[in-house]
Amino acid sequence: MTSSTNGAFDRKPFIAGNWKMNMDHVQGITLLQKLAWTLSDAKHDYSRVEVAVFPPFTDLRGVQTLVQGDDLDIAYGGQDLSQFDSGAYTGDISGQFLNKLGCKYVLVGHSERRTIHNESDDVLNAKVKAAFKHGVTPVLCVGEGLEVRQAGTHVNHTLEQLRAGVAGLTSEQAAELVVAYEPVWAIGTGEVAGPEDAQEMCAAIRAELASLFDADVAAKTRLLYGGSVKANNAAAILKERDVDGLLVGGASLDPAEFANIVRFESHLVAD
Ligand SMILES: O=C(CO)COP(=O)(O)O
Repeated sequence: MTSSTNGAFDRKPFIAGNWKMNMDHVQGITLLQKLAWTLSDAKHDYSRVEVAVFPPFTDLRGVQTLVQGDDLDIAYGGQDLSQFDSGAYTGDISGQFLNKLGCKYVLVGHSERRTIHNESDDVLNAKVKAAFKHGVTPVLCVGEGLEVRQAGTHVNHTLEQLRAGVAGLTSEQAAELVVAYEPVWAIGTGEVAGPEDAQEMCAAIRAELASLFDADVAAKTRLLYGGSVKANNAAAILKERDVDGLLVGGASLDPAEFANIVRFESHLVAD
């Protein structure tokens, strides 16, 4: 066992909550406090399963203060960053600002950014590089919409997004990167890709990383699944070999439900 595993998993499982545009900074503190209390009551072992939240930008300072003040072992990050360092980019947030706020991670290319904000693969590649430049680990989101899934070209489609997103990265960066597979048709719809769908794509992503970089890199990169994850389906998805964690939307707004997802190991049923 190495420090990057928990013994049962090839990579340390990573459970992340994407709050999206929910929770103002006061609500956000309450949510995080409740989550921390629930996990502490359940004696959650953070060395086995890493926990992170992605609040709105306006919550981050309060989250930082709480995490530092209460010495919480919960990581946090931004939901987006600019590809630029600073300057005349009204409304944008630099990776440097996120780093200064103690963000360990940042989401890049969430499907809601790709569709609502028309973020292109080139822009997202620049954002991935900007995150690394500023010492923040990007969580690159990829995944297909319903039409692509129905046409059966979902693997190619998603791997194209992956290749574009990781272009020009060093092997070290690729090993540190987190990739989240989020089929758009399963986000906020109650439709969950089955564990075998999540595994199919995560295995394809890992194989692609092995061919773009090498097998050692691919063995280190953590791959998450996201899309209508709840406490009652988390364990089954995480049993899949190439799925290392979950990116949770709606269910991360309920501290009890999210804590149960974090504690998925207690729901694992032996084969
Ligand atoms: O988009 C997601 C996480 O980033 C998934 O959202 P839901 O869990 O609400 O489907």
